[in-house]
Amino acid sequence: MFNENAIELNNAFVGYGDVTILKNLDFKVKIGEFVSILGENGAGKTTLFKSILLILPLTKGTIRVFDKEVAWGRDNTWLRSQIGYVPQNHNKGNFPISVFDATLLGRWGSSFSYFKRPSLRDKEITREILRVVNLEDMMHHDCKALSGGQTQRLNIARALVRKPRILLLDEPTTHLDVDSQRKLDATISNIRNQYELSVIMISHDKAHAISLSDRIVYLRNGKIYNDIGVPL
Ligand SMILES: Nc1ncnc2c1ncn2[C@@H]1O[C@H](COP(=O)(O)OP(=O)(O)OP(=O)(O)O)[C@@H](O)[C@H]1O
Repeated sequence: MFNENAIELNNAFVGYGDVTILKNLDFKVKIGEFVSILGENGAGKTTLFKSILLILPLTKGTIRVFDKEVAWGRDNTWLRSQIGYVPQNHNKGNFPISVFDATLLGRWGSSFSYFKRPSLRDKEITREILRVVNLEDMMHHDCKALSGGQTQRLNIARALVRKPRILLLDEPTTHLDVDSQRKLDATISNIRNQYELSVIMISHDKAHAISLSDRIVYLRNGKIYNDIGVPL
């Protein structure tokens, strides 16, 4: 069903200072595939995301994104156009901003910046994404007025508004009630299909991960294992 790789890490080592967290890690996600990563607290799941996003440089090994080998410092801008990221516990901030503007700001640095105003196209895409995540009716509301589930849909909208081909979700449904979780799951499945995204989701809930993903893997001792405990 899936042929080429969206993301491929080979022999990756990553750490903080002298402490190595990911060791000789191999991990592949095919184009269009939805993979969930499970693992204990502190196993290094977020660290793996930071490596894929080139926030943290590998100390050894390679990362390929759509078959292009990417390097920290050289490919960060290109990578931001390819990968949308919804971090864990993303807060709403304390300053007043509308749902529309907060989403539009997700495109900052790609098609507009300090010296270039947002175009009609930027605004059209923002509206389209807010429709897809079911926040169109709330686009003029202040972000602080959103519920937890709506805030997560806003965070997904901000990640999607650059039209990435890959989406990284770090525990998107944690702290949501059952009804909000169900709505968010529907949004995630819908955007995955509509935008033909490759998705990697970090989760602590195996049943939830299985219900959304094509495949689940485990991160343990710095390496990725498949669902029957065989290192990949
Ligand atoms: N900025 C940092 N500096 C030093 N050590 C860090 C830093 N960020 C994370 N660590 C350490 O790296 C290890 C992996 O952390 P990481 O956040 O990747 O784990 P995780 O699997 O995402 O955990 P959780 O499930 O709790 O979110 C932990 O031991 C953590 O303390």
